[in-house]
Order: sequence, then structure tokens, then C-alpha cells
Amino acid sequence: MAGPAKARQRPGLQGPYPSVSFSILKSLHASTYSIHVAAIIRMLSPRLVRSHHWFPTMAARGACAVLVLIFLLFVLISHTSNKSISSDSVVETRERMSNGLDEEGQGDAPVETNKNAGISDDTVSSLLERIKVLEDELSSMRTRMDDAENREGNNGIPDEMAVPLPTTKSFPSVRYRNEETRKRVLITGGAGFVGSHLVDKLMLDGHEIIALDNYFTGRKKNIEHWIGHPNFEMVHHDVVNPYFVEVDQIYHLASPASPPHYMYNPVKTIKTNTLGTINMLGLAKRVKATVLLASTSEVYGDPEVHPQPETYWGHVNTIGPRACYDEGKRVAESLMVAYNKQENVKIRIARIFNTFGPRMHMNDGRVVSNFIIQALQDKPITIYGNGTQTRSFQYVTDLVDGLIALMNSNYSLPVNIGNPEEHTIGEFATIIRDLVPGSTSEIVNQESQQDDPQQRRPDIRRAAEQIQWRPQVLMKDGLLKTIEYFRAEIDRNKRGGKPPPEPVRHGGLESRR
Ligand SMILES: O=C(O)[C@H]1O[C@H](OP(=O)(O)OP(=O)(O)OC[C@H]2O[C@@H](n3ccc(=O)[nH]c3=O)[C@H](O)[C@@H]2O)[C@H](O)[C@@H](O)[C@@H]1O
Repeated sequence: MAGPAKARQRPGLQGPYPSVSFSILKSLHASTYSIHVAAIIRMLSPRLVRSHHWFPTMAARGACAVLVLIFLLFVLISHTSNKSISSDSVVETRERMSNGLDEEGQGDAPVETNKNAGISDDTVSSLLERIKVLEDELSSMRTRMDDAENREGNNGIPDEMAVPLPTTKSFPSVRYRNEETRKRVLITGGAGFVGSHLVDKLMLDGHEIIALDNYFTGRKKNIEHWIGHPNFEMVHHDVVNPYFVEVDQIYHLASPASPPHYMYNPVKTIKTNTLGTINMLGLAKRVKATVLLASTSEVYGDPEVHPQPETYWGHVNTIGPRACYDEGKRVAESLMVAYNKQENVKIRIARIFNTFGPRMHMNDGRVVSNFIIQALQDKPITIYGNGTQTRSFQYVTDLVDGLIALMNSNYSLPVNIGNPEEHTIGEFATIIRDLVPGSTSEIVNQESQQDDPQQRRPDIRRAAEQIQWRPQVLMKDGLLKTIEYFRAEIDRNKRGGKPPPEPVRHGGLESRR
């Protein structure tokens, strides 16, 4: 059974076995715990092989062998007294028993070695059970690891749940600009109706855009075609809180503009227009940016001067339902002028008149979206009041051109941006119904809105003189495009199983109290 004294080759070992190892093996073989000892010797042997030249004399080798023997006996005694068997040695023991190998791997050791070793059958069977449990655990871990490796391509998400990522996204081609002419532009309310059209125009013109939005009325969908473009960044942020960034220009559009939306949370509307404007002016002051405020024709209130020039001071009810927006914008204009005078901030003030176009929200609640949605669905077109009140409507691309022209001018006083083509709301209802082929909507009158301005039309001479801007799109052409947009939206909603859109009335959104 014992191995021959001469060196022999063993799998996994390089070079001959030193004789000292074999003497130790021989003497230990007869011992009660031969299996364990042999395992330890096997672990040590390669080291001994490698360090063979450290044993120059037989005496030294002998002394060393004795020391090793004492150490091994000590290990054996502590093993026995603990009566615990490590899983490694158990596995090894089991291998030996099942393979019938002797300590030197010759395969001639009888299985009865267990009995010789004094291990009872009970111990053996409990060891075998334990080994079985460990093997099962190991195999389930292997399976889990294999699964995880297979899922690596999906970032660990199971195949059935993984959504394939688009490999490349194509963007509209944008103009190339060098460092000198390319501007870094911040647009607050950048995911909103007007903001998103402004993003488009400036992106196509090769500028770097940071669009800020709190998504109260803005939607990611409006700017999703730019997400991932190196010149574009979308930031979810509320302007009521300060925001710090290095930019050359700030278009400050953030605020709900539709009456049902700005009346929904009047306190928040006031905060957005006051604190939000202070934050943007503070930023403009720090980074020396030019800031443009999207003000409104509502600063004229229910005007007594018609059409409205910028020199008209307005007629606003400070405690009416529209005051949160009207007065919020009036304070915002005052803040702009104060920062200009006191801090030399470069300012632009655009007074925006009624604007319409694609990307208006289905629930916007303003007259254009309401009338078009009603006409497309053959529902009654609802006029608030007797319909004699007037408005002048501009298409959104004209507004965007006006905003950019104003920003790039040197003009610091307010400028009206609107289309002077004026209609009564009654006329407007008929115009829209006639533009929707086959619409059978009836036109009905409903209760009038409190403080609803009775006439509105911009005087745009200042815009023409100072920024060389005039609207280009005929109201009818703009309406046709907008009708197509809403038709597609309604179809998309239908396909998605959503209920048909209901136009929102002023105060129709449950207001917060
Ligand atoms: O569209 C805009 O740009 C402007 O819209 C609103 O001003 P408002 O003129 O009251 O806008 P609408 O809600 O569209 O109302 C226009 C007129 O149509 C009437 N209307 C509205 C909705 C409707 O279903 N039926 C209806 O007769 C209103 O009573 C009002 O007389 C905002 O207050 C302005 O800040 C914003 O600049």
C-alpha cells in the first residue's frame, strides 16, 4: 500500500516526490486518521518539492520531518477534539472512498479503509448526506450563475421583460456652428407647447439647448425627438427653486398659460411668475446672460384701449380669478426692469397674444383646442357668453420667430408679439367648424367667464420697427395644420383605448384650496 521510496510522478506535481515526504507518509499511513493526514501531506508536498534545495543534509531533513510530524499530529488532535469536519475534507474523503484510492492515488486501497480509520458507518452516512446537500447547493448556484451569464446582454433583465434598446437614433440635421456663433441657451418651460417649438428652432439653428420643465403642463413627448442629441439636455426642474448653469441666453417661458391651468393652483402660478423670475434674473446676473420674459397680453386685463399698444398700462382686477396670472406677469415685468436698472441685467420682454398650433394639450382648455376637438367629434362647440368678445390669433411658428428676433435685438422695453387679425369668438366658432369637413357640431352658448377680456388685438408697430418682425402665417393655414394635429391625436388616443377628450372649461379643473 505504501508508495515506493523512490520518487514517483503524480498528477499535478512537477518533479519527483522528495523522500522526506514519503517517510512521513509511511509513518502516518498506519495511524487512525490516515486519510486526513494524507490529504494535508498532499497539500504540503508541492511546496516541499519546490523547496527541496533548502535541505542540504540528511540530519536537517530528519529534524524537519520530525517537526512536520509534530505539527501534523497537533492538527489531527485538534480535529478529533472538535469533531467537526470541514466540507473540503469531507468532499476529499468521499472522493477517496468512492474512488477507492489510497493516500498516494494508486487506486489499490480497499474501501474498508473507513473501518481501519475507525470512522463509524453512521458518521460515514451522515457525511454522505451532508455531501449530497452541499452538492445540490453547488449545482443550484452553478445554474444561477449560468442564467445570470446568459442574461448579461439584457443587463440582468429576463428575456421576456427586456425591451430592446434602440441601437442608433436619428435626429433632424442641425446647422453647424463654431464656438463663436454657437450659443448656450436655457429655455424654462422647454417641454411645453411654445417652449418645445422654440427648442426645435434653436436646435436646428445649431445652438446648445438646456430645456427646463416641471412637467405640470409640459410633456416629454414634445421634445423627445431631441433626447440624446449632443446639443440638447432636458432637465426636470421647477423654476421656483434656483438653478445654476453657464448660459448665454435665457428664455423664461415657465408658467401655465391656459386659464383653467393657471387657475388650478393660483398660489403656485404666482410663485412661478415671481420667484421663478427672480431665480432666472439672479442666474442671468451671475453668468451675464440675456434673459427674455414670456409676458402676456393679459397684462392689459380687460382693455379699455383698442388695439393695445405697449404704452397702455392695462385694466386688471387684482382680486379676480385671473389675477394670479395677470398680476404674476405684471410683477415679473417689474422685476425684469428692476434687475436691468439695478444690476445691469440685459432684459427682453415679449407680450404674447393668443397663440395656437400643434402640441397644444388636448386638455389645454383654450378656445382653439376646445373648438377643434369639439368640431372633430361632432360635439357642440361651446361659446362662453354671447360670443361678441374678440381675440386675435397667431400661429406658434410666428411667435417663435418673434421671440428669437427680440432676444437677438438690443431692445429692452416690452414688445407685443401677436397677429392683429381679429375675430369675435362667435365668428371663430363658425370658422373652425367650416374648416373641419363634414363636422355636424352645433354652436351653443354657455355661461360667460368672470373678468373675460371683451376685446383684444395687438398693436405690432413696435415689433415691426424695433425687431423687424411681422407674422407670416395666415390664421386659416395655421388652423388647418392644428386641426390635422388634433385629428391624429384623437386617432392615437382611440388606438390606445383612451376615452375621447373632453374640452376643459375655465374652472373645469378642480382647483386646489
Ligand atoms: O392663447 C393665449 O395665448 C392666451 O390665452 C389666454 O387668454 P384667453 O384669451 O382667455 O384664452 P382662451 O381661454 O383661449 O379664451 C379666448 C376666448 O374664448 C372664449 N372661450 C374659450 C373656450 C371655450 O371653450 N369657449 C369660449 O368661448 C373665452 O371665454 C375667451 O373669451 C391666456 O390667459 C393668455 O395668457 C394667453 O396668452
